[in-house]
Amino acid sequence: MKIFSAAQIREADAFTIAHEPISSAQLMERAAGKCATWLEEHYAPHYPVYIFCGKGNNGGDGLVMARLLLDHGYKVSTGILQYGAQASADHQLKLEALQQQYPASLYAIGDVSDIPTLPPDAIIIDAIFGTGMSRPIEGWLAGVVHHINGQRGKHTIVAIDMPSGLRADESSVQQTVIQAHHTLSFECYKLAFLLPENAAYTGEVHILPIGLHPDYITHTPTRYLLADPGIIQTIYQPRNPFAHKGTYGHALLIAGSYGKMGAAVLSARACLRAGVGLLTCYVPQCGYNIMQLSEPCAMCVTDEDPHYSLHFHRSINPATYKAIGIGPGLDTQPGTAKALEHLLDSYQQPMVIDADALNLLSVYPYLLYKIPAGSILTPHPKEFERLFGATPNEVARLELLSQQAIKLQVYILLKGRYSAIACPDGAVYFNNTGNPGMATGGSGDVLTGILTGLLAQDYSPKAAAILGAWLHGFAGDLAAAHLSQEAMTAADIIQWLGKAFLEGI
Ligand SMILES: NC(=O)C1=CN([C@@H]2O[C@H](COP(=O)(O)OP(=O)(O)OC[C@H]3O[C@@H](n4cnc5c(N)ncnc54)[C@H](O)[C@@H]3O)[C@@H](O)[C@H]2O)[C@H](O)CC1
Ligand SMILES: [K+]
Repeated sequence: MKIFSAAQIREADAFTIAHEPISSAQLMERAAGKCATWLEEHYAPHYPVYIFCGKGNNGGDGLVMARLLLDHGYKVSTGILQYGAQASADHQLKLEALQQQYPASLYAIGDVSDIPTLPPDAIIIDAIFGTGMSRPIEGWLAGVVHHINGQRGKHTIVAIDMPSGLRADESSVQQTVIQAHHTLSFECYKLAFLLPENAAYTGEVHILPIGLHPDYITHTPTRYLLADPGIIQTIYQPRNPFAHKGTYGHALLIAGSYGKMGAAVLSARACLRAGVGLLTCYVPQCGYNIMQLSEPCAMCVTDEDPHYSLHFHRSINPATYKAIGIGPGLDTQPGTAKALEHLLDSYQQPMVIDADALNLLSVYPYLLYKIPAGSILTPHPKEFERLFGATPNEVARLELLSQQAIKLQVYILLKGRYSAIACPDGAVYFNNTGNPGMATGGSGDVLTGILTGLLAQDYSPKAAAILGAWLHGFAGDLAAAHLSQEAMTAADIIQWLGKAFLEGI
């Protein structure tokens, strides 16, 4: 699914009006109708509805919702914010329709004091500003937003298209923004919805299709995309009936150290369950028995050192391996850094770099320039900051993420609620599978194993990164559905990987 900017959404709107064809007033009727239906499906008519309308088309949506809900027996009170701007043509049209049919529903808001006290169970609809927000909300309008936010504990707040005050494509940090419980948005995700810093504003996001013209959607390129099931299905390669274990590659995982062998075991198991043909694990001597006993499907090579992997560059032949994953539980010994440098000098194929291997890169940043093109780096936000520096907000962080992926010609998978996969060509894919139950030790090690396993099977790095992140999250969702977000562990993500392949693709 493409993620359009606010400007592109306006273009899509205009294109649909010209080519469907449909009038803008009818398109508004359709969009607001979807919101009214959503509301009716979730709240019975005894809930009183308080709609707050701006003077643009977002306010127009609110006016149409008011009329439709009144038609269906809801009690609706519709306040129009009188902030001086001229009402848009469609707003004016919808205002006249409401005035004619339900004049008693309407009242004007010129200040916070005009807002009535809301009865218990009231539902607040925020139709003040949508994608047309052109400047920060200030003055008494900001007072209205603060007043509505002050009702959050007592009443449900539903934002139409965007929580008012939120910018679709820019950071809204320290701005005045509605804090909705639900956001009903049209046709596609906006970039702002995918940034953790906006979670308190959007609440749960529901995307309602409103039939924007498919030609516009298909032919308009976007930098940001959401990895939806359609994309996943085109990436997935069914297995060849004549396959043997050589067909699906030989992977090498360099992971684990004294006290952190669990990370290596989790990675290895995930790599195997992702479908790799053969797996060798490189571990320090203390890890030999642990690995052999925990995962009999994997082969095991040990370092000379009892506790750390310091010499992997010497004893492995990189040509043997179709894919290498390095980092989980590795520790950050200087000797490991040296071995990593030698490995980067001798191994030319894309590899997966995670955890302590990333921490070593942040201590020795010149190593970043030795990473084979097409490699996949999987930092969490703290690792990302250590590698590339802090940013004032998450929009700036996304920009930095993309710049670094282009500069280093690698894929950078920034982990989070919506993991962002920045590609060397400038595209950024978001992943929306997964849940807070996965915020637990070992989840990242599982992802590294999956990605390494997919790379070994000849998935391109881009395909491996997108499919791997999606499978990891989907398996996590299945685990949470059966075990709860609290009780699930990283090992359960691996247990549910099989079902994720069967049910998700
Ligand atoms: N294609 C679609 O997705 C559809 C979207 N619809 C809805 O239309 C809005 C966008 O409407 P637009 O008129 O362009 O903008 P807004 O209503 O968001 O705001 C314009 C309004 O607000 C004033 N203004 C902007 N910022 C401020 C501010 N900070 N302070 C004061 N005033 C401000 C501006 O001057 C205008 O008066 C979209 O979000 C959807 O909800 C359609 O319904 C159809 C399909
Ligand atoms: K809104």
